[in-house]
Amino acid sequence: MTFGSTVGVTPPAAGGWREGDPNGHRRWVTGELPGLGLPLRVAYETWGTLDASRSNAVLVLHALTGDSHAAGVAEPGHPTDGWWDGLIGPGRALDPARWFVVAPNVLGGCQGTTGPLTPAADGVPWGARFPRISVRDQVAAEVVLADALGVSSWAAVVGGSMGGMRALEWAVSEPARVRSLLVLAAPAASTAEHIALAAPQLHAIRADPVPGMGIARRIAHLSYRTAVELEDRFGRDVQEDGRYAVESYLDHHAEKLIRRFDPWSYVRLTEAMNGHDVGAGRGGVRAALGRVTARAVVAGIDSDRLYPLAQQAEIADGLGVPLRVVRSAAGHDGFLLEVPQVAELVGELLEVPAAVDSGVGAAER
Ligand SMILES: CC(=O)SCCNC(=O)CCNC(=O)[C@H](O)C(C)(C)COP(=O)(O)OP(=O)(O)OC[C@H]1O[C@@H](n2cnc3c(N)ncnc32)[C@H](O)[C@@H]1OP(=O)(O)O
Ligand SMILES: N[C@@H](CCO)C(=O)O
Repeated sequence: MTFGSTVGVTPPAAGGWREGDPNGHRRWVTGELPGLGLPLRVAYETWGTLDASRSNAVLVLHALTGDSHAAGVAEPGHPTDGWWDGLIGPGRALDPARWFVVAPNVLGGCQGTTGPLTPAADGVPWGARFPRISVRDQVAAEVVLADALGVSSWAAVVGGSMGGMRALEWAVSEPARVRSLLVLAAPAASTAEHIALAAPQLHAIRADPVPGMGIARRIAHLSYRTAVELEDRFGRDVQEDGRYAVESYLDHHAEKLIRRFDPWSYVRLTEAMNGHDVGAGRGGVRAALGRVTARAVVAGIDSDRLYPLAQQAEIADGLGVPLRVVRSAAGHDGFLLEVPQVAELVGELLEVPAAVDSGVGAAER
């Protein structure tokens, strides 16, 4: 296992590597993932310090197009440009003075972790040749990271959307390493509708990767918001250029994603989400949830049309905890937007003093 830092790391030739990480927090580890068939590198960022008992580590897992930059640094002169800035920082639910917060880029992603942008032996990025991966492989890659950091168990694993899938998979496949769990706006298994929604997105990218990813984003973004919100914000307004305002809004999100994301990464991550089923090979969802020993908070967003509340209710029920509801007009994206409510859930999750960890780290495992 080797540790690295951004120094000496060659950014991928194309795609969304965030150049010049302003906080200097980005690091990576390398290791082996049996079955992947290529070397593993996991890029991650951290906030805070691992304490002497190694008991204060919190794993934060991003969604489909997120990355390791969960937060900037809430100090004068530093940007707050992360996707969960309101959650991580001084005085926040995940205060670096107390918690060692770790946010990796997912396996198959395009922000520094092994994925389709990684050069293959011929020097050309793997692209469409990159192997298919599963949510379980992604968690296995994050286990490699945990081992390298010497974190034998997480005080909490938290994630929304695709990050919630991985958080749940962590708690099912590595119960002894997850002391508390927040699953937010995610299902126990992808449904026929999820797979159906993904199908035109995948077709669009395979037909013409870059514009196709723009089309995929437009389709997906609709599922991230709500009809009521779109009506309120855009109605039937037409812009000077003749486009409906709502069309222009989707165009904007498509263009932004094209600037920062890799199409084949989008494909492999979407396929991984399609394959997500914590119950597969484990006697079904209910039996799989029975393996979880973590204290759990399970929450959904009341207006989420992608992963409706009933899907989190199934998880909550299987874990024997009440379903928590985040109120939002924004739909699925509420897990990114309703930060005060999410912070409350995280605070609730961590209110119990963290148990002292055995301190068994990478060397002993
Ligand atoms: C876990 C992760 O996913 S991390 C990565 C963060 N996620 C993303 O970036 C995903 C893409 N974005 C989103 O999902 C959402 O925009 C969120 C959740 C990040 C933010 O949601 P909101 O604050 O409600 O932003 P909203 O969806 O309204 O988009 C605002 C943008 O649309 C633009 N916009 C609004 N109306 C229009 C219009 N009619 N025509 C063109 N552009 C428009 C705004 O100018 C703004 O642009 P900017 O983002 O470049 O500044
Ligand atoms: N806006 C989120 C939605 C998917 O959960 C993303 O882009 O990852």
